[in-house]
Amino acid sequence: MYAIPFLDLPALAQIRGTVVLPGSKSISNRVLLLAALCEGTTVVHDALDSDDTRVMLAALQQLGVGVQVNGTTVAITGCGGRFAPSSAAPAELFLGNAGTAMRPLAAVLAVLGVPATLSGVARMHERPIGDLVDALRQFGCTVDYLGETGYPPIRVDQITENRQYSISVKGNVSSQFLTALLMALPLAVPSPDDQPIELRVEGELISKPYIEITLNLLARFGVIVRRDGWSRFTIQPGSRYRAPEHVYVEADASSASYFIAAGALACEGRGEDDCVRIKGVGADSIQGDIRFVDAARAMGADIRSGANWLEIRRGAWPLKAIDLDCNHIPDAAMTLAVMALYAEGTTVLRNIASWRVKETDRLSAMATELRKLGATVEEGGDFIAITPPRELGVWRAATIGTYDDHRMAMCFSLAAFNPAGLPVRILDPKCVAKTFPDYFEALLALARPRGEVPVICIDGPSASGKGTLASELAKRLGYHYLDSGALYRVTALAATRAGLSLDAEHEANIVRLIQTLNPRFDDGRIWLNGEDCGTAIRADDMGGKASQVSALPGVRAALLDLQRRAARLPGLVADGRDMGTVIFPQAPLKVFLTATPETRADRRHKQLMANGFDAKLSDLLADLQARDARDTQRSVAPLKPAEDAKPLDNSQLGIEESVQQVLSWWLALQPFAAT
Ligand SMILES: Nc1ncnc2c1ncn2[C@@H]1O[C@H](COP(=O)(O)OP(=O)(O)O)[C@@H](O)[C@H]1O
Ligand SMILES: Nc1ccn([C@@H]2O[C@H](COP(=O)(O)OP(=O)(O)O)[C@@H](O)[C@H]2O)c(=O)n1
Repeated sequence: MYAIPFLDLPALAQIRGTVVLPGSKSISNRVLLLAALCEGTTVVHDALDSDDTRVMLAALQQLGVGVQVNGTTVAITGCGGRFAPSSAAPAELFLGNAGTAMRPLAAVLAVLGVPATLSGVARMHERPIGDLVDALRQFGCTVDYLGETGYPPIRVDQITENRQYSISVKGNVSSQFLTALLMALPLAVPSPDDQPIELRVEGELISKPYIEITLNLLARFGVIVRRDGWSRFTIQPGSRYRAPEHVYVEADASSASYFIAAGALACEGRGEDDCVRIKGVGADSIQGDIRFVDAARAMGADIRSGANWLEIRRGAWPLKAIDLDCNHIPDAAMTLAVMALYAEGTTVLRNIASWRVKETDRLSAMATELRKLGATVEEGGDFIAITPPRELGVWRAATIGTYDDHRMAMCFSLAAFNPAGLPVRILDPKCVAKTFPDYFEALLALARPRGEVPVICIDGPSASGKGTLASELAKRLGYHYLDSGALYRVTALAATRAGLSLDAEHEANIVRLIQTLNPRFDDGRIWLNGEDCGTAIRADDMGGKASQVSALPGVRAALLDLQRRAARLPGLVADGRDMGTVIFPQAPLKVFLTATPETRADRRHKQLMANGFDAKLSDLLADLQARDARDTQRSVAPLKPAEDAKPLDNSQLGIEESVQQVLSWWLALQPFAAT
């Protein structure tokens, strides 16, 4: 996950490969709650691990439900409808911005009469819940508003006897209200002698496919609800949730929409593998958003499907504009809005008023951000009409606001395929954690850049602070980090262990040895054939040895490819001696970092002592000067600034000041308008 203020996506050209999507949010949260309402244990497989499922699990634990998480497998030991919070005081449940937790939990607790308060983030307190509360009150539930009437936070309390068995609920704001009632009311009629409960839907029911998911899952847990059209539902007496032991969560069909769209935009080529393959969701899905496939086909996508897989290629190009009632796919319809940027003509998406009460006002957010890219957008009460930028020159490199809305962030990543070859800046990319924490990683693993992957080079002498600066820059920009010195250190370590002296006589043997090495870098650790060798390569004699092997031309050639392959999306920060001169001569920013030898020796001394190595300052200074001399005088790739490198002497600068300096140079090179 990119927990950084913004992520710059370079212009993308192509996409192909296989993606395994995380579990569906709607199914995960419904299943977790239903399992909690059963007697006994249900093992939920392939559950989504995201912000919204975490708040659900935390709430269930607070209510005394057994929860055991092991990756994407969650074992829930239910309470059979008798929650047992750990304290006698009303449970205080914080539900973030998860509508799929707030609405059903409110209904279940109210119907069971469990005293509790339910709150969330500020946006959750702007999302309506009044229609659900009105329906619950008809059933004798006690629900009070703690803030504004009609919105969370709310308090539920013991149920009264004053209940009706025919309840009406409005269907035109959010289908989650009906879902919540359908999940909660069976708890009130466990005996065959109870009365049936009739639920009447007033007005047109929106997002019907989500109700189908609910009914489908209720049946999986042993409760059959009678449905008469979409306006009347009957909860039968004798309803009891029964643990199905194992439940498999389908991959998220809404998340699939971004990869379907990407395939339709940028998966060319006719080879069998020239496609985007999605595993875990397909034609047999119970999720309404699978109907996005039809809409994408109508726009021109070439899609094949099986029971639980999809394969997408570019079909018609440019895409075809559509005019579509999107009531049945409210979430995935957002993806169509961004596909519209690549269509000929104006695309109109209708019947999407529910966008206004989601994570943000999605209608207005979508219009605002599409316009930043150069599109012409008309925004109505319940529709949006999008006309793409009329020519290449109208496209803009935009800074996209994401409104703490995962779908805004995921949708607008698709703008990186723009024909103008412009990068896209996504603000607050971590908002995707709501449903797909590794979304950008998954997309970037399959996508190819239109040009070169952006690279920042930091070269300079030993202990000038290259590694510190480069790794910090990488962290702030969400880029990969290449510590090229570590490769020479690993080579020196392996050659020394193999008993090879580090000179020209043994060059061929060292080169052969390199072919067998398989160094792996992850999370700041360095693995060599399964051994964590991070400490061994930092021993104080290893710098000098690395410097010796690095002077051998064969060694440098053998390590070239490995270094170039480190340039992966979304970008790379590389530190070393010849990053700017030899390895990445095309890099848009090269920094030559220096500090006085005394400053550097002093820094290295402190660093070694802090890491438990014993070292004498005067020896270090001498070693460092010897290394400077060897590194600058060797015949291949000597240490010297690239012609276009920016010099930075950080003798008098702290780490943060150095980072800020280079960041400001980098940001000044980007084309983003200050929007
Ligand atoms: N600008 C700076 N000011 C003070 N100390 C620094 C600065 N940059 C790096 N250091 C410290 O100097 C030491 C050497 O830095 P390092 O990044 O390992 O250098 P290099 O990769 O150039 O050999 C580290 O302990 C680091 O914390
Ligand atoms: N791109 C690079 C990186 C390191 N090296 C060599 O490898 C040695 C160790 O590199 P390093 O970056 O880990 O060294 P320090 O600067 O941290 O001391 C350097 O002294 C260089 O001789 C190189 O030749 N080319």
